[in-house]
Amino acid sequence: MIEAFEKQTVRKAEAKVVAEHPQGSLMKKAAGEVSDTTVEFLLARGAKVAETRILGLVGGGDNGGDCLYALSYLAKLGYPCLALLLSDKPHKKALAAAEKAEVTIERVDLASSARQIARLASRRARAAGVWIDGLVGTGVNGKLREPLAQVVTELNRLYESRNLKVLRVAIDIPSGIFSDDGRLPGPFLGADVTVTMGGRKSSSLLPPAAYQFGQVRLVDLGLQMKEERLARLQAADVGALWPVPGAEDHKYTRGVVQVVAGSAAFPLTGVMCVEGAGRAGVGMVRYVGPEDAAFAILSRFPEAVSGAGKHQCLLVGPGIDPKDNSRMREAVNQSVQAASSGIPLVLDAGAIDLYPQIISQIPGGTLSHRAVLTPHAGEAARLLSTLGAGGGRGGVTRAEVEASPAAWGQYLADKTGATVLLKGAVTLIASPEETMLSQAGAPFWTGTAGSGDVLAGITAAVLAQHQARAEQSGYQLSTSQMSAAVASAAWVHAMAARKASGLPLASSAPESVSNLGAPVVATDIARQVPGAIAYALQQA
Ligand SMILES: NC(=O)C1=CN([C@@H]2O[C@H](COP(=O)(O)OP(=O)(O)OC[C@H]3O[C@@H](n4cnc5c(N)ncnc54)[C@H](O)[C@@H]3O)[C@@H](O)[C@H]2O)[C@@H](O)CC1
Repeated sequence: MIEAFEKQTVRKAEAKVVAEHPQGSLMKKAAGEVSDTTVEFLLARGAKVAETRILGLVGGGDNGGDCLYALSYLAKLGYPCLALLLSDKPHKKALAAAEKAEVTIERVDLASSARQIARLASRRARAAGVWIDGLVGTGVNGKLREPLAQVVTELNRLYESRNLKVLRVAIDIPSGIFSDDGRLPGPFLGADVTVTMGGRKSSSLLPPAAYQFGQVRLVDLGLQMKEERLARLQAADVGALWPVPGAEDHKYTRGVVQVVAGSAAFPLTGVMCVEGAGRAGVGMVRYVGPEDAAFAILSRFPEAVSGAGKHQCLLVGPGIDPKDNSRMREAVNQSVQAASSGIPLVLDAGAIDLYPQIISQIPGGTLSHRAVLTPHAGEAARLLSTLGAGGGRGGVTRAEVEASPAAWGQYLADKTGATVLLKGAVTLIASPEETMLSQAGAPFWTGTAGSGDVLAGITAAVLAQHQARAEQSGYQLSTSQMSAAVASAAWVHAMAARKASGLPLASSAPESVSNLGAPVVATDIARQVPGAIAYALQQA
């Protein structure tokens, strides 16, 4: 499991360890890892040592010190290195080490305008094959001030307009990312790889900031940190969690999913829900819907059983025709029944809009953590607005959710009492009083019609299997069991999409996102679900 921490938590733990070590030794270790990572990435790109100019962007704190030491190591390896000092107080010892290693040092005239400084930085950056960002690390205090704000804006412009092949290495945290909740309110410098010190920073797991870190390399400084509030499951975690049938299990003891989804107008959604659930290890999938939809669905997935019956998880919502009043009533009634009886309930797509009707009929008027809401940003914005979030501004927009999904996801969980799976290239799982989980790794191709329905099916399937065990052993699924199970479904979905896209699986989840691989359709993803589960089980 990857754990992530707020900057202040890491700084506190770091200060303790720094005090116990010889002065400068941790900084040199950190810089060594920056240097090694840079070389590794350059070798992978086939870059030649003498021809690869390295530019270090050096700020006035220890982050800049890391950068100067890293440049000194790289210079000793033969790389032509330039340190651009963007502070009049660079780390003294690190600067001396860089000078000794014959790093070219350029002191920026800080009396000139931010624009001139940014232009100078841009000229130096254009001539370099690597940018090492040591402007600001965890000591950042609010939005980047000038001239750094204009420097990073200019470098981003250069990077985007020239489609440069430059390698961008960030030290600890990409400069300009200052909030812990994944928001990006000011200018920042994106990275291809971030070498992070002592502990993952929470913004590296939370979108949209997470997309700016590139790959993340963690330098172990032996820090002791307990209070993590954010984590990401990896293959071994999912494998350890995924329910596996025993010798005496049969289709009823393994868990049954009941699906209320799809319609004659949208048969694909029903098929994808049923197929996602059916391929994720559940004992049986029941389909409840109009005859023509049932016919379409069963002809694609004949293993499903038509008609309602006992089940351990109810999945409601995708592809229900909102004009079909009796079907909408059925969706509400079934949801109310499931929520009242305490079995897991997955409310997806159209069912999310039915939230007010559903809770108005539930004793206590609130969902429990055993109900799962699975909105994308647009659906989340609608539900948040219904719940009165956004105050007098007339609700919450999709763009606002996308700018701050962690905060809004948590708000939804706290307000509804449910476990919330907020979908995106990084999917967040929030629940009341639990560690937030952030799952990633699916290729960008994954956002395709029916893909979310497959995820809803997998989610319902894993919950039905856990619920079946809980019923047999006489316990109730806890908040943490629910959020871990939902996160494991998100992992399986992402990895099935990777397999469908022709991308390799890795025991440690690939960082955030990738736009490589081949296009996929939802059916391809559903077909790869068993392989993704098998992979997780092998890693456990
Ligand atoms: N102390 C140590 O031995 C270690 C420190 N480490 C490094 O030290 C970093 C933390 O160092 P510091 O505490 O010196 O802080 P930073 O180097 O992150 O930042 C401090 C500098 O940034 C400037 N600054 C802060 N907010 C700004 C803003 N909004 N706009 C523009 N400039 C701003 C400050 O004026 C100061 O010059 C970590 O991120 C990590 O890279 C690591 O090397 C691990 C070991």
